[in-house]
Amino acid sequence: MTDTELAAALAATAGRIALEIQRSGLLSGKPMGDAADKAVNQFLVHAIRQARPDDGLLSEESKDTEERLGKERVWIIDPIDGTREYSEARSDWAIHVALAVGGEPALGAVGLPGIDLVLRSDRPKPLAAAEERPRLVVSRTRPAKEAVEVAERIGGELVAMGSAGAKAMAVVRGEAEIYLHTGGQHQWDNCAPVAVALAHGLHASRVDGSPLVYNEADSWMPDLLICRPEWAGRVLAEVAALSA
Ligand SMILES: Nc1ncnc2c1ncn2[C@@H]1O[C@H](COP(=O)(O)O)[C@@H](OP(=O)(O)O)[C@H]1O
Ligand SMILES: [Mg+2]
Repeated sequence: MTDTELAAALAATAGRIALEIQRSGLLSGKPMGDAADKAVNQFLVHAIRQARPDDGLLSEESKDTEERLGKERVWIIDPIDGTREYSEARSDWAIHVALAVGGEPALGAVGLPGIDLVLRSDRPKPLAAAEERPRLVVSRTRPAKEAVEVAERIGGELVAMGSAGAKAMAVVRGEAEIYLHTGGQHQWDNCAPVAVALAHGLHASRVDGSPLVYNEADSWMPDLLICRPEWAGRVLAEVAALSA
């Protein structure tokens, strides 16, 4: 099994576990989100440790250690991204399984169990035609101020959605053109989405245009831009103009 086949199989199985919990009717709200975060994390961590015992691991739901910092290959996972939306039984949540190699988002899979999809970096599909008026996906609960301002400056339309993975995959799937996030996230929120987005020919960078670097000691990732390549220059320039 290749690394990407493993990532996709993990995301698919993790998605079924999360859906089974969601559909059981035995839990709801925050307790359901907590239970699924932990159950899915246990599955992913044990499966990765068994399949790739020499690799490092960084998970939102496991205590971080320095072990991963000495590793070239590190799995970066978010068992449930968009836990709030999962807890509300919405479909905009995701499972993230990525492999960073030498700090680069080398490969990954993003599961969208709510719509029965797993997107992966080894099977890119051609991008759909972009809308002329750009659609910017932003957080449902905390839309980034810069994204709202850039949308106004470029005449774009805001589309509110939960989960970094669901938003990035909306761009991959042709439902939006731009995902701009400032105000911070963690590496697990975007490593797999970025690996899948890059494989589909999208632009992905920090908002100053520099590359996204993973497996840093601090899991914090201050900002990111994932978008259609034709929008990258304009959006980066608008963000720079905002802070000038
Ligand atoms: N300012 C911030 N600080 C920390 N995490 C943030 C953040 N903004 C977004 N995130 C994380 O990014 C993911 C997507 O957020 P959103 O849906 O608001 O766009 C969520 O992950 P989790 O659901 O895994 O916690 C959320 O916690
Ligand atoms: Mg997350």
